[in-house]
Amino acid sequence: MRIPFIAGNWKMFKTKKEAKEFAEEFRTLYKDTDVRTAICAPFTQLDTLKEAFAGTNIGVGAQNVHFEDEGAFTGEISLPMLKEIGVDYCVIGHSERRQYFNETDETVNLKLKKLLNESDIVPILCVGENLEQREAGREKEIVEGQIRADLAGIAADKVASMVIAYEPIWAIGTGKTATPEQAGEMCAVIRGVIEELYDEDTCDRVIIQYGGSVKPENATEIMNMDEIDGALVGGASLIPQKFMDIINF
Ligand SMILES: O=C[C@H](O)COP(=O)(O)O
Repeated sequence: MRIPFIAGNWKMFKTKKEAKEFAEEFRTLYKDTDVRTAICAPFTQLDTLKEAFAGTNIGVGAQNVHFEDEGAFTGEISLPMLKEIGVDYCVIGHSERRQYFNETDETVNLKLKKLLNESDIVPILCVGENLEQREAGREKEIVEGQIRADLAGIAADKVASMVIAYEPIWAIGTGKTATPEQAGEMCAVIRGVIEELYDEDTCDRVIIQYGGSVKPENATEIMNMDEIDGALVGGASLIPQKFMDIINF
């Protein structure tokens, strides 16, 4: 039985002061639920959120990690640095990193291996097609290819502990949500590839989220799809009440 998991991805939003204000308000709204939840924040806000959410079930996630422990990698953050803060999750391979920062399936694969082999930090692996690929009817081929390449050489028990987020690029921050059927169909495709690459047990255990313009108004119909276990929420996770309404879908 998979527990629903709703995570916020703040991207490059919120200063420390704004993160504290969010956390104070969110803590007053948050009631323990059967839904797992987390906020993936900019690096400089991770310790603030860890402190603010101490004693609650609200997880804290980073949005990237380097695959080396240390070195001359200006601007990067390593796994030991994240472990020191005690983060619970880490987004890997978000389409914005693939698009603007040259993230490739190869580096995504190295980062996943780093997290899974050397920490308890749960990766949230993002995959998804762009508009051109969707219009050409290539979405399944693109997403299947990403899953195969990103998970290459990763063992079944590790995959079973991960989260995969299907995020069609054309639905991110555009207000254009994939229909629940489109989202459910692609999450089923991902589960199918996992079953083919691994086994039924791994496929039953892996959590698959949908991300792309999720908001309180559409959360219920998205979460009601059988193959969708949760959501990765960008814009709507910046506002405590909206994020809480999504968690209470
Ligand atoms: O990681 C989150 C996604 O990119 C979705 O962002 P959005 O909810 O603002 O469309």
